[in-house]
Amino acid sequence: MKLLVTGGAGYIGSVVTRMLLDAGHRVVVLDDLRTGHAEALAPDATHLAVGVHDAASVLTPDAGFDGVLHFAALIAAGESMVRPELYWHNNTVGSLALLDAVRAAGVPRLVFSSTAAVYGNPVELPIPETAVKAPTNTYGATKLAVDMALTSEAIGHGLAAVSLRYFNVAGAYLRDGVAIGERHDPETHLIPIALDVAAGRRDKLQLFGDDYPTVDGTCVRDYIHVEDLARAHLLALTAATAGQHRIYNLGNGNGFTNRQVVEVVREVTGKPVPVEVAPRREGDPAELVASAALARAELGWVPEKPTLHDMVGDAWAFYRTHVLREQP
Ligand SMILES: O=c1ccn([C@@H]2O[C@H](COP(=O)(O)OP(=O)(O)O[C@H]3O[C@H](CO)[C@H](O)[C@H](O)[C@H]3O)[C@@H](O)[C@H]2O)c(=O)[nH]1
Repeated sequence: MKLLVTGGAGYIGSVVTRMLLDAGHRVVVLDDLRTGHAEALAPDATHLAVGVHDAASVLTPDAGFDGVLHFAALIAAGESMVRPELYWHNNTVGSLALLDAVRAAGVPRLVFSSTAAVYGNPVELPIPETAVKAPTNTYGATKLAVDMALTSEAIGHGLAAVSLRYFNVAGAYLRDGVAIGERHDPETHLIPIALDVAAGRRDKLQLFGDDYPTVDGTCVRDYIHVEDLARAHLLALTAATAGQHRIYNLGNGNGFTNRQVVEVVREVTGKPVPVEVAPRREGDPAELVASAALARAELGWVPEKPTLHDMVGDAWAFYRTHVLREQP
């Protein structure tokens, strides 16, 4: 297939691009490099430094695209509470512009990066796709709006749409001399920050809240290896069906508290990771754990690296060889 990957210079989009190329697809990456990394771009993909709002300039009817994988988004849940307008404009308005371009060009299928954040504080655990959607942060709301637009697009215009609701993505892609890991500027995610502390580049990790109704008072998240997540996109592309909007949760079904994650980072790195309890971060749900039973049943998705030790181990290998080496 000829595929457009928005956000293909990002952490997840660049790994999926590699796997699509390995599977024999042709890939055009749309990434304005605002948050993406030029070095993460796959050399065998065509890169266009265009934002999603201008996707129509690339998705022309005669360009012959068979599908779009839409990763480009702002992703920091905490930031989305203090700068919500950025999230609505970029994530929702940008996606609607992309959908207009997809429709005008007659592109038959689209796979969308949705999120566990659409559920908010769950009423049932593990969370099925049918659970109540009540996002507690703006990030989740902006993604839920796009999910709803995709349902309309499938019904109204016959798009073959798939939303993949990621839980917490971790680990690194380390294959054939290619290394892609998680790095954001500024970094807001728990595991990369804990690795910074283990490496001595930060004094301590701030734990945002220890008074949640969980086993140790810190938030619970379900971690998924970036490679397992990426493989689900290839399966979704094949499963996409005209006129349907399919939605799949992707996680391992195991919840880890933030303190447990820090402990795994200590074990894997062999280094101390001092922590300090800080106030809750606005918008954080207490506990997010996936039921990915539907993805397993309908997509045939089976995680190959389900343990947090594997994920932190790969993230640490990437960190030592790439982050520390580049910025000693
Ligand atoms: O320095 C830090 C950073 C994070 N946390 C805590 O660690 C947990 C995980 O936070 P992350 O920022 O690593 O991840 P989130 O759960 O907020 O969000 C992630 O998972 C979401 C789905 O749940 C979305 O996909 C989103 O894009 C992605 O960033 C939260 O309780 C957070 O408060 C800390 O205590 N200290």
